[in-house]
Amino acid sequence: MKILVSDPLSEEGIEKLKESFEVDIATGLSEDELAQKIGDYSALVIRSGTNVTKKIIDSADNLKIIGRAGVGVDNINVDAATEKGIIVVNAPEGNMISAAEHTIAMIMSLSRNIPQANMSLKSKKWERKKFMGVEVNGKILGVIGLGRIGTEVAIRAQGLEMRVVAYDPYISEERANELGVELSSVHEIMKKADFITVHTPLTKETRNIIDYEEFGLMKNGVRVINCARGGIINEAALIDSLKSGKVAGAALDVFVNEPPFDNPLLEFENVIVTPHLGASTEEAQINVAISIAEEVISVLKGGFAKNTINIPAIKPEMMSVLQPYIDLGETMGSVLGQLVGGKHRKVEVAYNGEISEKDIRPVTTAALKGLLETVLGSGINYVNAHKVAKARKIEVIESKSDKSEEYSSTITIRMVKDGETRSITGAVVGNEAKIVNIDNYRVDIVPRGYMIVSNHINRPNVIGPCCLVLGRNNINISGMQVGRVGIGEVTIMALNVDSEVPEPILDEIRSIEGIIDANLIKL
Ligand SMILES: NC(=O)C1=CN([C@@H]2O[C@H](COP(=O)(O)OP(=O)(O)OC[C@H]3O[C@@H](n4cnc5c(N)ncnc54)[C@H](O)[C@@H]3O)[C@@H](O)[C@H]2O)C=CC1
Ligand SMILES: O=C(O)C(=O)COP(=O)(O)O
Repeated sequence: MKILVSDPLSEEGIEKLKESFEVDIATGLSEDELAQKIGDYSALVIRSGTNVTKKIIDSADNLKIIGRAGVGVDNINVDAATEKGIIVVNAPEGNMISAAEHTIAMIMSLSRNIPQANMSLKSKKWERKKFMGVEVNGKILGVIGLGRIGTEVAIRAQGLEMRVVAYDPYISEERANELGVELSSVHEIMKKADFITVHTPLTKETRNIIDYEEFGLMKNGVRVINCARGGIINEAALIDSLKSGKVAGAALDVFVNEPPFDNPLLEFENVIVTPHLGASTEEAQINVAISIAEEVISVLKGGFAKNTINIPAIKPEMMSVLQPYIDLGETMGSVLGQLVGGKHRKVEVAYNGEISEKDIRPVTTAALKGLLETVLGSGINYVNAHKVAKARKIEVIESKSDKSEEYSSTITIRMVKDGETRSITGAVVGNEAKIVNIDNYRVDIVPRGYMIVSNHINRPNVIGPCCLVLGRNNINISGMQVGRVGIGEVTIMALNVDSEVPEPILDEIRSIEGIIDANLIKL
């Protein structure tokens, strides 16, 4: 397996990747060049310089993971990656301090005109009056987006004796109180703040969150900072407000188009710009490179990643608890899928007992993967299972109950097909996965290898002939379970067999009197 690094990555990360895999480095590739190359690689590592478009993803037939050595994934077509089953991971923590420090540097540069004064003196001018500044002490800083970086900015700004007012619909009052930050609406912040800084991702909701209307509400002499993403502040509206004099200054590290050589914002003397340097410190680059290298290696070696964008992330300590259930869920999904076949419209995964208290989303994903794989083949994985189900209009329901009768935890998958509900229940006993119920028949099966699952009438001379057919064909039976019901009733039989059972032999079993159906399950 080979890894392609298509943006500058710190040496520490590259060395780490090379310990496990072959690594190629090719920066500055065009979309076409990358689309041509990508088919050879299992992993792609990028920063903000590579746009991973649908065209590139369409050509990425061997790609398992896209690793973003940084935070923003707006340069990756995550939907296309998900559809193709490619995991997208980022490194959200490694550069947050650097980005926050850069924001504070921008605030200070704006308030004291440091870049302009520096240029002026270097061109042999002594313009003390022109570069009169303002203090930040006692001023109101409006923060839009109080996530990792917004929080670090708020903490540092408070150290500078600024008052922080923030808008973030996903942050609780309690958290804001802890930080000593007042929560407010965007419009209230626009009216109050002396400095406004944005720290959200670029999404449909945040694009142009600061637009003409918002600039209209701002105080005269306001200063705005964007070290998050170009497009969160409408650049045209900012230009208007700079021209009218409403905005006294802006500090921008990011732009709608980068590099922004044709951007008129570069012409304003009171606009300070840096070339997307928020994460460009030695420390941040080592942090993100090592983090992303670890994630890529883990995924390529068949493990999980911590910071997944397109599948629910699982904390490592939770992983050891969930792993046996993830394996069980996938196996059960596969067994039920092989028993029932395709064309189902509804899948319910029910969790009973202790497991119901955990974050069981990965188990449901695994169950769905196991189920869909039986019909759709190996193109299904943890990343695209839900998306594929949705595209096929299969409704997926999770339900939880803390009650479980015989086992500390059970998982039940129910499927409705042609109006009939089929089900399978499994449990983890010790470290062993077991199927304990199929279609309401109690069983005790260790699901592995090849199994024959059949329905028959509970009466003499049915099971014996079935075993004889297998014996005659030299197929060894290593386990047998029959559901307990009264004589003459329909029951289930599950046989673990040591080798594949060809279709003619299955047909022979199906033709035995009393056998209703028989399916071979391969795990
Ligand atoms: N200039 C640079 O070099 C760097 C830029 N960044 C960018 O900084 C931004 C923030 O990064 P982090 O703090 O790590 O992300 P984060 O995910 O920790 O925080 C983002 C916050 O924005 C909030 N948010 C989402 N939608 C919102 C909305 N509609 N209105 C208000 N708040 C909303 C979220 O609730 C979250 O609290 C990202 O755009 C990232 O790409 C990050 C690192 C370096
Ligand atoms: O982490 C982020 O979101 C950044 O914007 C940093 O970008 P970079 O990795 O320096 O190209």
